[in-house]
Amino acid sequence: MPVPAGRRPTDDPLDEVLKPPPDETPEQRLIRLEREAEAKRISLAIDASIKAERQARRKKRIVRLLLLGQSESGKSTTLRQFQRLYTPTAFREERILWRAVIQLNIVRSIRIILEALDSPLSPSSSPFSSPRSRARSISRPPPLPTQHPPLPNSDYHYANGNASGPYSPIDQAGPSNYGNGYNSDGDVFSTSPPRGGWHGSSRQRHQNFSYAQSSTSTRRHRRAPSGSNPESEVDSDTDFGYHGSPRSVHNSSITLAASHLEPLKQKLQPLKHIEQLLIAKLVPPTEEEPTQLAPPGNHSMPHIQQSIQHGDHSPYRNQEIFIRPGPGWKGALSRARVNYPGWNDESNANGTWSNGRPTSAGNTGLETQDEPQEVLHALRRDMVQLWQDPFVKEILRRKKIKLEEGSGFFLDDLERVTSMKYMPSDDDVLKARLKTVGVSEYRFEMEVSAGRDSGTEWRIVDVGGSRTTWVPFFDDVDAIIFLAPISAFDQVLTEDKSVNRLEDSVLLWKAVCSNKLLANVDLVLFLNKCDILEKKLKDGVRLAKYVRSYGDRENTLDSVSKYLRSKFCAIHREYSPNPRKFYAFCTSVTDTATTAGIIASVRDMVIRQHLKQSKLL
Ligand SMILES: Nc1nc2c(ncn2[C@@H]2O[C@H](COP(=O)(O)OP(=O)(O)OP(=O)(O)O)[C@@H](O)[C@H]2O)c(=O)[nH]1
Ligand SMILES: [Mg+2]
Repeated sequence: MPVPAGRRPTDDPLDEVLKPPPDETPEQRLIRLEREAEAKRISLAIDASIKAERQARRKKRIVRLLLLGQSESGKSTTLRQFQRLYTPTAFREERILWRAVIQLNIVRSIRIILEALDSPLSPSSSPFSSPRSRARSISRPPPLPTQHPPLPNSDYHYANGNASGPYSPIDQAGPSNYGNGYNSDGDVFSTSPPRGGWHGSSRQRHQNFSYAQSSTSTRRHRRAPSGSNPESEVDSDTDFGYHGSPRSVHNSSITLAASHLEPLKQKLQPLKHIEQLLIAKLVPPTEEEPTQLAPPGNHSMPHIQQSIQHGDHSPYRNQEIFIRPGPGWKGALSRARVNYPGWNDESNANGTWSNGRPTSAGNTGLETQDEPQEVLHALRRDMVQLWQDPFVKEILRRKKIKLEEGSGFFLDDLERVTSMKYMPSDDDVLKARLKTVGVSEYRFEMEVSAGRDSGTEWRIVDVGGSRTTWVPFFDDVDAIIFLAPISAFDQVLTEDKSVNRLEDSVLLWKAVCSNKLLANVDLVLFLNKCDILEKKLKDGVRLAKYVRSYGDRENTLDSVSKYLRSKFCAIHREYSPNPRKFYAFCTSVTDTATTAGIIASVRDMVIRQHLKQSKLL
């Protein structure tokens, strides 16, 4: 291109435009020079800020961690441990908010006892009932075929007492069945160790049975009992009186024996109101949920959000309060007190319900300081008396209700936790039970200096329940902590009582390991609830009774955890699309001392993995 006359080729084309006017006065020149200097200063400042931002971004590390595992496996508890360790100020500030959750946990425990007393010989009513007891409680199914498909080679079997050979739920399910969630037709699982065996595909179950219908449509891997009618089984291990004619005899004698508890039961009646009060406190009034249920006798209560949990017909036991993770419920809780008086406008005659939500008793229009705590405090001796009553213990034993092994158990600490000055300790917060639904991401920067990790932003995703269908959305996480509560080898899922908890964990683990989208994500396995496992084994519950391949190995924590670890490790090796490291820990995530060390190891591992990935990018 020709260069205009009088202009050198290297000249800036803007020079012509920006050059000062030929008739510029000295004043104008001064102003122009000042403007130019100011513009240059601003431009340099912008450049510096962009540079600093870039440097900060490069310097700042954001690590993402996903928590997976079946419901009640300990995901939220693990998250709370992270918070306790790395954002202790925030964790401590929130402790008071957990008091309401603990109050609700106490009330629920008492209610479970009262319900057990009201239906003393119904074995199916316990959320902690064993698979076997459940098997017998269901209505008579028609007989199913007793042939299993041939087993692939595996030595990991669930004992099922079936003469046709052990059944291996692990090897029945190939990775293709479990890529992104579950195949609802997966003919995969034996459920438990009832003698007579558990046979038939879930498809067959669908065709033949209506009694074990799951509340979760995607629930998979169920097996129905076959052969003889489970209800007619005689169980030498228990003295349940519910099969055969002795039922009525047992019932009447037990009812008689229970009569001494009647005054106590009456005294504890106010807890029903307290329960609803607490639910109203914990659930934001704006929360709308398709699963919400009105409590018995109060169908006008639209906002209480409860989930169908236990699959039996008890109106209360069917429900476990759940909360969306994140700050929502905490905000609702801290606002609750000021909100309550306004709700009194539409109180009913008793003054205990307003706008479909309960208010303080007495219709005073003023919320007491903490009414639930006051009532619990006043009733503490009665609750202790109920919990320690030998007859109650016996009923719970017969019904295999092990409250102390369940979630949110505080009955051994009643005197302390019902004190009017009670402030939940760290341990209490970790022990409290509040079910989460949905998926939520918690972000925090470590408050506490963690050496080179200071300044790292952590984003921990807590997936409520066992939903692996969400997993594809998290293929960019640095690591997954998978929690398998191995103490639950003799328990069933609360949401589907035909599924053994250990089997469920094994299948979830397999699904996660085999997921191609997660092929490059490091997996960390927490074999959790080892404290409960140890107690259970010491109490004489034998793993071999439920996991046949365990054979006659020692029934100790060390041996059992090593064995299960090796099985989970084998699945990881076999099903991972690419070879990757296997990290496994035996954990009791409610134990702060041991978990602190484990979490520090996980943190280092995750940071290493993060750096590795960053370099690859
Ligand atoms: N004793 C004991 N209790 C535990 C352990 N881990 C978790 N828990 C308790 O088990 C209950 C359930 O734990 P959560 O952390 O709420 O379980 P989750 O996996 O988040 O469950 P969902 O929210 O339903 O998905 C809580 O009451 C915990 O205190 C453990 O290692 N030992
Ligand atoms: Mg949770």
